[in-house]
Amino acid sequence: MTGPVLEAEGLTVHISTPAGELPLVRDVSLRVEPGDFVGIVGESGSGKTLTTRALSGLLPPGARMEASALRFAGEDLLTLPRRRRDSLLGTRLAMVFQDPSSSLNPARRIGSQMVEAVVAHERLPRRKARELAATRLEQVRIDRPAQRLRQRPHELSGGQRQRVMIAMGLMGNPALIIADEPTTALDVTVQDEVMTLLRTLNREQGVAVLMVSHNIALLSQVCNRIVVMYAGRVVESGPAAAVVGRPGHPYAEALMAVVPDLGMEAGRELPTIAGAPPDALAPPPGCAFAPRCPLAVERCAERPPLVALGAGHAAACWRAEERSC
Ligand SMILES: Nc1ncnc2c1ncn2[C@@H]1O[C@H](COP(=O)(O)OP(=O)(O)OP(=O)(O)O)[C@@H](O)[C@H]1O
Repeated sequence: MTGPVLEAEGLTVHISTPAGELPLVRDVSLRVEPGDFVGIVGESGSGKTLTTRALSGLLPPGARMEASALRFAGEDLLTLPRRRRDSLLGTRLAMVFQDPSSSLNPARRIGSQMVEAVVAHERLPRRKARELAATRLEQVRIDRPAQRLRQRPHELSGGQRQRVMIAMGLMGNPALIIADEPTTALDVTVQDEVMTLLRTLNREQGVAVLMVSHNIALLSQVCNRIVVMYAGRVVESGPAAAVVGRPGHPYAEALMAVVPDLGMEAGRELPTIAGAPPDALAPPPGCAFAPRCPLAVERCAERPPLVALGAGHAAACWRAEERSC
Protein backbone atom coordinates (compact mmCIF):
# COMPACT_ATOMS: atom_id res chain seq x y z
CA MET A 1 0.00 0.00 0.00
CA THR A 2 1.31 3.43 -0.86
CA GLY A 3 0.02 6.74 0.45
CA PRO A 4 -1.54 7.43 3.83
CA VAL A 5 -3.22 4.66 5.82
CA LEU A 6 -6.01 7.06 6.73
CA GLU A 7 -6.85 10.47 5.37
CA ALA A 8 -9.85 12.57 6.34
CA GLU A 9 -10.62 16.04 5.08
CA GLY A 10 -13.36 18.35 6.29
CA LEU A 11 -14.95 15.69 8.51
CA THR A 12 -18.11 16.98 10.19
CA VAL A 13 -20.39 14.92 12.44
CA HIS A 14 -23.98 16.10 12.97
CA ILE A 15 -26.15 14.85 15.81
CA SER A 16 -29.90 15.15 15.78
CA THR A 17 -31.23 16.99 18.81
CA PRO A 18 -34.69 18.29 19.72
CA ALA A 19 -33.49 21.63 18.29
CA GLY A 20 -32.55 20.03 14.95
CA GLU A 21 -29.27 18.70 13.60
CA LEU A 22 -26.15 20.22 15.16
CA PRO A 23 -22.51 19.73 14.21
CA LEU A 24 -20.51 18.36 17.18
CA VAL A 25 -17.37 17.68 15.17
CA ARG A 26 -16.48 20.34 12.64
CA ASP A 27 -14.19 20.39 9.67
CA VAL A 28 -11.63 17.95 11.06
CA SER A 29 -8.77 16.98 8.77
CA LEU A 30 -6.22 14.39 9.77
CA ARG A 31 -3.85 11.97 8.19
CA VAL A 32 -2.11 8.83 9.41
CA GLU A 33 0.90 7.69 7.39
CA PRO A 34 2.22 4.11 7.42
CA GLY A 35 4.19 3.56 10.64
CA ASP A 36 2.70 6.64 12.33
CA PHE A 37 1.59 6.71 15.97
CA VAL A 38 -0.84 9.64 16.08
CA GLY A 39 -2.51 10.95 19.22
CA ILE A 40 -5.76 12.89 19.50
CA VAL A 41 -5.94 14.85 22.75
CA GLY A 42 -8.56 17.09 24.35
CA GLU A 43 -10.78 17.39 27.38
CA SER A 44 -13.93 15.38 27.83
CA GLY A 45 -16.54 16.39 25.25
CA SER A 46 -14.07 17.84 22.73
CA GLY A 47 -15.22 15.39 20.03
CA LYS A 48 -12.38 12.84 20.04
CA THR A 49 -14.59 9.76 20.26
CA LEU A 50 -17.15 10.99 17.71
CA THR A 51 -14.25 11.67 15.33
CA THR A 52 -12.78 8.17 15.63
CA ARG A 53 -16.24 6.62 15.44
CA ALA A 54 -16.94 8.50 12.22
CA LEU A 55 -13.57 7.35 10.80
CA SER A 56 -14.35 3.73 11.66
CA GLY A 57 -17.97 3.66 10.46
CA LEU A 58 -19.29 3.19 14.01
CA LEU A 59 -21.35 6.34 14.58
CA PRO A 60 -24.09 6.16 17.22
CA PRO A 61 -27.74 6.26 16.13
CA GLY A 62 -28.84 9.81 15.33
CA ALA A 63 -25.37 10.83 14.13
CA ARG A 64 -24.50 11.58 10.52
CA MET A 65 -21.13 12.42 9.01
CA GLU A 66 -19.97 14.25 5.94
CA ALA A 67 -16.46 14.80 4.63
CA SER A 68 -14.83 16.14 1.51
CA ALA A 69 -12.44 13.13 1.52
CA LEU A 70 -12.17 9.95 3.55
CA ARG A 71 -9.68 7.32 2.46
CA PHE A 72 -8.54 4.22 4.30
CA ALA A 73 -6.01 1.58 3.18
CA GLY A 74 -6.00 2.97 -0.34
CA GLU A 75 -9.81 2.89 -0.73
CA ASP A 76 -12.25 5.78 -0.95
CA LEU A 77 -14.69 5.13 1.91
CA LEU A 78 -17.12 7.74 0.60
CA THR A 79 -17.80 5.81 -2.59
CA LEU A 80 -17.02 2.20 -1.63
CA PRO A 81 -20.16 0.02 -1.64
CA ARG A 82 -21.35 -0.53 1.92
CA ARG A 83 -20.58 -4.28 2.12
CA ARG A 84 -17.03 -3.79 0.86
CA ARG A 85 -16.55 -0.87 3.22
CA ASP A 86 -17.77 -2.89 6.23
CA SER A 87 -15.55 -5.83 5.25
CA LEU A 88 -12.50 -3.57 4.80
CA LEU A 89 -13.07 -1.83 8.14
CA GLY A 90 -13.92 -5.15 9.83
CA THR A 91 -10.53 -6.60 8.95
CA ARG A 92 -7.92 -3.90 8.26
CA LEU A 93 -9.03 -1.56 11.07
CA ALA A 94 -8.74 -2.72 14.69
CA MET A 95 -10.67 -0.87 17.37
CA VAL A 96 -9.60 -0.95 21.03
CA PHE A 97 -12.00 0.72 23.47
CA GLN A 98 -11.55 1.97 27.02
CA ASP A 99 -13.57 -0.82 28.59
CA PRO A 100 -12.85 -4.19 26.97
CA SER A 101 -15.76 -5.76 28.87
CA SER A 102 -18.23 -3.75 26.82
CA SER A 103 -16.80 -5.12 23.56
CA LEU A 104 -16.39 -8.77 24.58
CA ASN A 105 -19.43 -11.01 24.88
CA PRO A 106 -19.33 -12.34 28.46
CA ALA A 107 -21.19 -15.53 27.56
CA ARG A 108 -18.96 -16.69 24.73
CA ARG A 109 -15.52 -18.26 24.74
CA ILE A 110 -12.57 -16.07 23.74
CA GLY A 111 -11.71 -18.42 20.84
CA SER A 112 -15.05 -18.28 19.10
CA GLN A 113 -15.15 -14.48 19.43
CA MET A 114 -11.66 -14.19 17.96
CA VAL A 115 -12.25 -16.41 14.93
CA GLU A 116 -15.67 -14.99 14.06
CA ALA A 117 -14.56 -11.93 12.11
CA VAL A 118 -11.89 -13.65 10.02
CA VAL A 119 -14.13 -16.61 9.22
CA ALA A 120 -16.89 -14.20 8.11
CA HIS A 121 -14.82 -11.61 6.24
CA GLU A 122 -11.84 -13.58 5.00
CA ARG A 123 -13.45 -17.02 4.61
CA LEU A 124 -10.59 -18.63 6.51
CA PRO A 125 -11.29 -22.27 7.54
CA ARG A 126 -12.19 -22.41 11.24
CA ARG A 127 -9.20 -24.63 12.18
CA LYS A 128 -6.74 -22.19 10.54
CA ALA A 129 -8.51 -19.29 12.24
CA ARG A 130 -8.06 -20.93 15.67
CA GLU A 131 -4.35 -21.44 14.98
CA LEU A 132 -4.11 -17.79 14.01
CA ALA A 133 -5.99 -16.78 17.20
CA ALA A 134 -3.47 -18.71 19.35
CA THR A 135 -0.59 -16.99 17.53
CA ARG A 136 -2.18 -13.58 18.09
CA LEU A 137 -2.65 -14.28 21.81
CA GLU A 138 1.04 -15.19 22.03
CA GLN A 139 1.90 -12.00 20.22
CA VAL A 140 0.14 -9.92 22.90
CA ARG A 141 1.90 -12.02 25.56
CA ILE A 142 -1.07 -13.97 26.87
CA ASP A 143 0.28 -17.19 28.40
CA ARG A 144 -1.16 -20.65 27.62
CA PRO A 145 -3.02 -19.44 24.51
CA ALA A 146 -4.64 -22.79 23.62
CA GLN A 147 -6.25 -22.92 27.06
CA ARG A 148 -7.24 -19.22 26.97
CA LEU A 149 -9.17 -19.74 23.75
CA ARG A 150 -11.55 -22.00 25.69
CA GLN A 151 -12.05 -19.48 28.52
CA ARG A 152 -14.73 -16.80 28.87
CA PRO A 153 -13.90 -13.10 29.45
CA HIS A 154 -14.62 -13.16 33.23
CA GLU A 155 -11.83 -15.71 33.70
CA LEU A 156 -9.25 -13.09 32.64
CA SER A 157 -8.00 -9.95 34.41
CA GLY A 158 -8.85 -6.46 33.06
CA GLY A 159 -5.40 -6.10 31.50
CA GLN A 160 -5.63 -9.54 29.88
CA ARG A 161 -9.06 -8.67 28.48
CA GLN A 162 -7.63 -5.50 26.96
CA ARG A 163 -4.81 -7.55 25.38
CA VAL A 164 -7.38 -10.06 24.06
CA MET A 165 -9.19 -7.11 22.43
CA ILE A 166 -5.93 -6.08 20.77
CA ALA A 167 -5.23 -9.71 19.71
CA MET A 168 -8.73 -9.85 18.25
CA GLY A 169 -8.05 -6.69 16.28
CA LEU A 170 -4.83 -8.24 14.95
CA MET A 171 -6.72 -11.20 13.44
CA GLY A 172 -7.40 -9.35 10.18
CA ASN A 173 -3.83 -8.10 9.73
CA PRO A 174 -4.79 -4.47 10.40
CA ALA A 175 -3.28 -1.46 8.70
CA LEU A 176 -4.43 0.71 11.60
CA ILE A 177 -5.34 0.32 15.27
CA ILE A 178 -7.66 2.99 16.68
CA ALA A 179 -7.33 2.94 20.47
CA ASP A 180 -9.81 5.13 22.36
CA GLU A 181 -8.51 5.79 25.89
CA PRO A 182 -7.29 2.18 26.00
CA THR A 183 -5.72 2.44 29.43
CA THR A 184 -7.98 4.74 31.48
CA ALA A 185 -9.91 1.89 33.15
CA LEU A 186 -6.70 0.00 34.06
CA ASP A 187 -4.22 0.35 36.93
CA VAL A 188 -0.86 2.00 36.28
CA THR A 189 1.20 -1.19 35.77
CA VAL A 190 -1.33 -2.62 33.35
CA GLN A 191 -1.54 0.76 31.59
CA ASP A 192 2.20 0.54 30.99
CA GLU A 193 1.88 -2.99 29.61
CA VAL A 194 -0.84 -1.98 27.15
CA MET A 195 1.13 1.08 26.02
CA THR A 196 4.28 -1.03 25.57
CA LEU A 197 2.30 -3.53 23.52
CA LEU A 198 0.87 -0.83 21.22
CA ARG A 199 4.33 0.67 20.83
CA THR A 200 5.85 -2.74 19.98
CA LEU A 201 3.16 -3.47 17.38
CA ASN A 202 3.81 -0.04 15.89
CA ARG A 203 7.61 -0.15 15.89
CA GLU A 204 8.25 -3.81 15.14
CA GLN A 205 5.34 -4.65 12.90
CA GLY A 206 4.69 -1.25 11.38
CA VAL A 207 0.99 -1.15 12.37
CA ALA A 208 -0.12 2.48 12.40
CA VAL A 209 -1.90 3.60 15.58
CA LEU A 210 -4.38 6.43 16.18
CA MET A 211 -4.82 6.86 19.91
CA VAL A 212 -7.27 9.04 21.83
CA SER A 213 -6.35 10.29 25.30
CA HIS A 214 -6.88 13.13 27.77
CA ASN A 215 -3.23 12.92 28.69
CA ILE A 216 -0.92 14.89 26.38
CA ALA A 217 2.20 13.81 28.31
CA LEU A 218 1.36 10.12 27.82
CA LEU A 219 0.80 10.76 24.11
CA SER A 220 4.05 12.69 23.79
CA GLN A 221 5.95 9.58 24.97
CA VAL A 222 4.61 7.35 22.21
CA CYS A 223 3.30 9.50 19.36
CA ASN A 224 5.18 11.01 16.47
CA ARG A 225 2.25 13.35 15.75
CA ILE A 226 -0.38 14.94 18.00
CA VAL A 227 -3.75 16.46 17.08
CA VAL A 228 -5.36 18.72 19.70
CA MET A 229 -9.16 19.07 19.68
CA TYR A 230 -11.31 21.68 21.40
CA ALA A 231 -15.08 22.10 21.06
CA GLY A 232 -15.27 19.73 18.10
CA ARG A 233 -12.47 21.30 16.08
CA VAL A 234 -8.77 20.67 15.55
CA VAL A 235 -7.00 23.63 17.17
CA GLU A 236 -3.43 22.38 16.74
CA SER A 237 -1.62 19.52 15.05
CA GLY A 238 1.98 18.70 14.35
CA PRO A 239 5.01 16.64 15.29
CA ALA A 240 4.66 15.59 18.95
CA ALA A 241 7.91 17.33 19.94
CA ALA A 242 6.74 20.64 18.41
CA VAL A 243 3.20 20.54 19.85
CA VAL A 244 4.53 19.76 23.33
CA GLY A 245 7.74 21.80 23.18
CA ARG A 246 6.52 24.86 21.26
CA PRO A 247 2.71 24.78 21.43
CA GLY A 248 1.08 27.35 19.17
CA HIS A 249 -2.27 27.22 20.93
CA PRO A 250 -2.71 28.29 24.58
CA TYR A 251 -5.08 25.31 24.99
CA ALA A 252 -2.29 22.83 24.12
CA GLU A 253 -0.12 24.58 26.69
CA ALA A 254 -2.92 24.42 29.28
CA LEU A 255 -3.31 20.67 28.65
CA MET A 256 0.38 20.20 29.48
CA ALA A 257 -0.11 22.05 32.75
CA VAL A 258 -2.89 19.72 33.95
CA VAL A 259 -1.18 16.41 33.25
CA PRO A 260 -1.84 14.18 36.26
CA ASP A 261 1.27 13.57 38.32
CA LEU A 262 2.11 9.85 38.59
CA GLY A 263 3.19 10.23 42.18
CA MET A 264 0.00 12.06 43.12
CA GLU A 265 -1.68 10.84 46.32
CA ALA A 266 -4.86 8.86 45.78
CA GLY A 267 -7.98 10.87 46.48
CA ARG A 268 -6.44 14.21 45.54
CA GLU A 269 -8.39 16.11 42.92
CA LEU A 270 -6.98 16.08 39.42
CA PRO A 271 -5.79 19.47 38.22
CA THR A 272 -8.07 21.04 35.63
CA ILE A 273 -7.94 23.97 33.22
CA ALA A 274 -9.63 27.03 34.72
CA GLY A 275 -13.15 27.68 33.46
CA ALA A 276 -15.58 25.19 32.01
CA PRO A 277 -15.43 23.60 28.55
CA PRO A 278 -18.06 25.15 26.26
CA ASP A 279 -21.47 23.65 25.63
CA ALA A 280 -20.76 21.32 22.69
CA LEU A 281 -24.16 22.12 21.21
CA ALA A 282 -23.61 25.88 21.34
CA PRO A 283 -19.89 26.77 21.42
CA PRO A 284 -19.11 30.50 21.64
CA PRO A 285 -18.63 32.31 18.35
CA GLY A 286 -15.06 33.10 17.39
CA CYS A 287 -12.32 31.15 19.14
CA ALA A 288 -14.17 28.69 21.42
CA PHE A 289 -11.27 28.76 23.92
CA ALA A 290 -11.23 32.56 24.25
CA PRO A 291 -13.49 32.75 27.36
CA ARG A 292 -10.89 30.61 29.25
CA CYS A 293 -7.77 31.92 27.56
CA PRO A 294 -5.29 34.08 29.51
CA LEU A 295 -3.99 35.49 26.21
CA ALA A 296 -7.34 36.36 24.60
CA VAL A 297 -7.53 39.66 22.71
CA GLU A 298 -10.38 41.44 20.94
CA ARG A 299 -9.65 39.71 17.67
CA CYS A 300 -10.50 36.30 19.22
CA ALA A 301 -14.18 37.15 18.73
CA GLU A 302 -13.44 36.06 15.16
CA ARG A 303 -12.56 32.36 14.71
CA PRO A 304 -8.86 31.95 13.84
CA PRO A 305 -7.94 29.62 10.96
CA LEU A 306 -5.24 26.95 11.31
CA VAL A 307 -1.96 28.65 10.36
CA ALA A 308 1.30 26.88 9.57
CA LEU A 309 4.00 27.35 12.20
CA GLY A 310 6.61 24.95 10.85
CA ALA A 311 6.93 21.69 8.95
CA GLY A 312 3.59 19.92 9.43
CA HIS A 313 2.82 22.06 12.51
CA ALA A 314 -0.26 24.30 12.55
CA ALA A 315 -2.37 26.03 15.20
CA ALA A 316 -5.64 27.98 15.17
CA CYS A 317 -4.69 30.97 17.31
CA TRP A 318 -4.31 34.61 16.27
CA ARG A 319 -1.25 34.84 18.53
CA ALA A 320 0.38 31.54 17.49
CA GLU A 321 3.10 33.04 15.29
CA GLU A 322 3.98 35.71 17.82
CA ARG A 323 4.20 33.05 20.57
CA SER A 324 6.20 30.50 18.62
CA CYS A 325 8.99 32.86 17.51
N1 LIG B 1 -25.12 10.17 20.55
C1 LIG B 1 -24.97 11.40 21.01
N2 LIG B 1 -26.05 12.22 21.14
C2 LIG B 1 -25.91 13.48 21.60
N3 LIG B 1 -24.73 14.05 21.93
C3 LIG B 1 -23.63 13.29 21.82
C4 LIG B 1 -23.68 11.92 21.35
N4 LIG B 1 -22.42 11.44 21.34
C5 LIG B 1 -21.62 12.44 21.79
N5 LIG B 1 -22.35 13.53 22.08
C6 LIG B 1 -21.82 14.81 22.56
O1 LIG B 1 -20.82 15.21 21.63
C7 LIG B 1 -19.73 15.85 22.28
C8 LIG B 1 -18.43 15.17 21.89
O2 LIG B 1 -18.45 13.85 22.42
P1 LIG B 1 -17.21 12.86 22.33
O3 LIG B 1 -17.64 11.59 23.01
O4 LIG B 1 -16.73 12.75 20.94
O5 LIG B 1 -16.15 13.61 23.22
P2 LIG B 1 -14.74 13.09 23.75
O6 LIG B 1 -13.78 14.17 23.45
O7 LIG B 1 -14.44 11.76 23.22
O8 LIG B 1 -15.01 13.02 25.31
P3 LIG B 1 -14.56 11.91 26.37
O9 LIG B 1 -13.11 12.12 26.56
O10 LIG B 1 -15.38 12.24 27.58
O11 LIG B 1 -14.91 10.57 25.79
C9 LIG B 1 -20.04 15.77 23.77
O12 LIG B 1 -20.56 17.01 24.18
C10 LIG B 1 -21.09 14.69 23.89
O13 LIG B 1 -21.95 14.93 24.98
